[in-house]
Amino acid sequence: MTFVLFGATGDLAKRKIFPALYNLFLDGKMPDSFSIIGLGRREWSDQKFQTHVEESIRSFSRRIMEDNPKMNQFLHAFHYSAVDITDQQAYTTLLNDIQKQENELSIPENRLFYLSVAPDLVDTITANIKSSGLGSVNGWKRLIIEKPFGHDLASARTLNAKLSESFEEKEIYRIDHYLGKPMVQNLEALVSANPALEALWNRDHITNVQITASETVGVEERAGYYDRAGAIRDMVQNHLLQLIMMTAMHLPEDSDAEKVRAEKRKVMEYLRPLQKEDVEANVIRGQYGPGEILGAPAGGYLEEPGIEASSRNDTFIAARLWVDNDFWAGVPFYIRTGKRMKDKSTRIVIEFKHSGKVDAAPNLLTIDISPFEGVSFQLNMKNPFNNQIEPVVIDFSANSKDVPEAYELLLSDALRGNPTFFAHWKEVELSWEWVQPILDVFEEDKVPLHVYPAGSMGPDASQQLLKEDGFSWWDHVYEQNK
Ligand SMILES: NC(=O)C1=CN([C@@H]2O[C@H](COP(=O)(O)OP(=O)(O)OC[C@H]3O[C@@H](n4cnc5c(N)ncnc54)[C@H](OP(=O)(O)O)[C@@H]3O)[C@@H](O)[C@H]2O)C=CC1
Ligand SMILES: O=C1O[C@H](COP(=O)(O)O)[C@@H](O)[C@H](O)[C@H]1O
Repeated sequence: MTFVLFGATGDLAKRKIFPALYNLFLDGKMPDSFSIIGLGRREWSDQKFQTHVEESIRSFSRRIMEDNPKMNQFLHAFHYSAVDITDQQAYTTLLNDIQKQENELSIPENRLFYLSVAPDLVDTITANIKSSGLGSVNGWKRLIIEKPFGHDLASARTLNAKLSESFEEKEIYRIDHYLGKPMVQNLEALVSANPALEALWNRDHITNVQITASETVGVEERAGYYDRAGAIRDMVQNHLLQLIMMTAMHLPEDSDAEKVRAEKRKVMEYLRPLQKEDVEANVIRGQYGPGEILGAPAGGYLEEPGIEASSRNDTFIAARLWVDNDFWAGVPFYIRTGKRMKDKSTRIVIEFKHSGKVDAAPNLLTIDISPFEGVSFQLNMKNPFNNQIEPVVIDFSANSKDVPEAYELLLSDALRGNPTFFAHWKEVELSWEWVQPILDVFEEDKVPLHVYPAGSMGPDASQQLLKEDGFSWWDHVYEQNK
């Protein structure tokens, strides 16, 4: 297999892709014979590239084997070509180089193209892959494409149409790294392998679902991108809607990749569309102001380098969604995400219905996705000392140190041709369809932009959203259990 990495000198390659490939190699999950061709404009030699890859592994890999022959064997598979990837001619040279290597090293003609480049280069690259013959193979070809997949519904459709001219849907692997997180991949098993949970996984027993992805970081060095994207495009359109799909789907027995993706699609098809006039009542947008994070002062969004002083961009979103199918009708799904919040945590909380027989706290199932991984369940027990019914928590926490990283799991799947945890075009399109009215309303600046202090859990309006339905975010439970 030849792995052609567009954007090999970039940040994502350094922090995620090389360490992931290295860990797959250590686990014997790379193909028997493989070659990795890195592309960028920088005038690097193979030697310089291999040194860069080694440095990236030493800085970012979750583990290092102090076994130099093994490291050298791995690095030996890396080659570099300095090219302008918008230059059609360069692809002919690239094809010759790849074919030569495939012949010399008896590498089967399977090619994986990983586009770790800015989105505006994607259609040019795929068209060049096709016209140069690089995509004409005896074995298989696959394309891994990074987010963002479009800037809105129309641009996502245009991009997909372009991709379809060079790759079939089954060859396109759209990365959403949340789908690579082990606990997200575990969600389906958690329900289907536990009949007790499976029996409760519906509107008769669940009163609401709360999904939070909070971050303490601000925009960091990505002002140019983030100020145009906002939390709605950066997190909601992809990661949070994927978490809703993964939580709400009900899988038939003997599920395969296509069935999983079909069930996810169904969830999106049942997601109640938002009309523009409903946005204000169901979506809270916020922007962080100055505050304090972990005891240190933190500036507001408008003071961040590269952000316009008048920016109305959203750094926080909370929303109420409804999946109007037989399983979930009447159960609100609340989502919430933001930068510069109190802590870094991605978590799903399932709140079960009260029996009403005794005065007790609701049962809560909590799925911690990152940075901690685990599942906990809140039950009620009688305290023998005072005879009061009190909540207790049964907690299973995974030892995350040895757990593979999202990119590792996803790359392994792509190498094996398993698209289960990659977003199908229909999921992406339906996600943009749901989000588009929100983008329109934000563009028209028709809803309030709530300023929240850095280091908080977002604007009060987000609490209010749940209060309207008689609920509240379950943050305090986790404070107590820390
Ligand atoms: N970084 C991250 O954490 C994440 C990134 N992504 C996505 O991944 C993609 C890559 O991001 P990132 O690595 O951060 O971006 P960088 O800006 O760090 O890297 C861009 C890469 O593209 C190459 N490149 C740009 N133009 C050309 C050209 N004309 N010819 C050849 N090579 C070119 C650059 O090479 P050179 O400089 O040598 O020309 C460089 O290797 C983006 O789509 C981003 O949205 C998604 C999630 C997280
Ligand atoms: O895709 C993105 O995700 C990260 C958050 O990912 P996580 O794995 O750390 O939860 C976010 O910071 C970034 O803005 C966004 O582009």
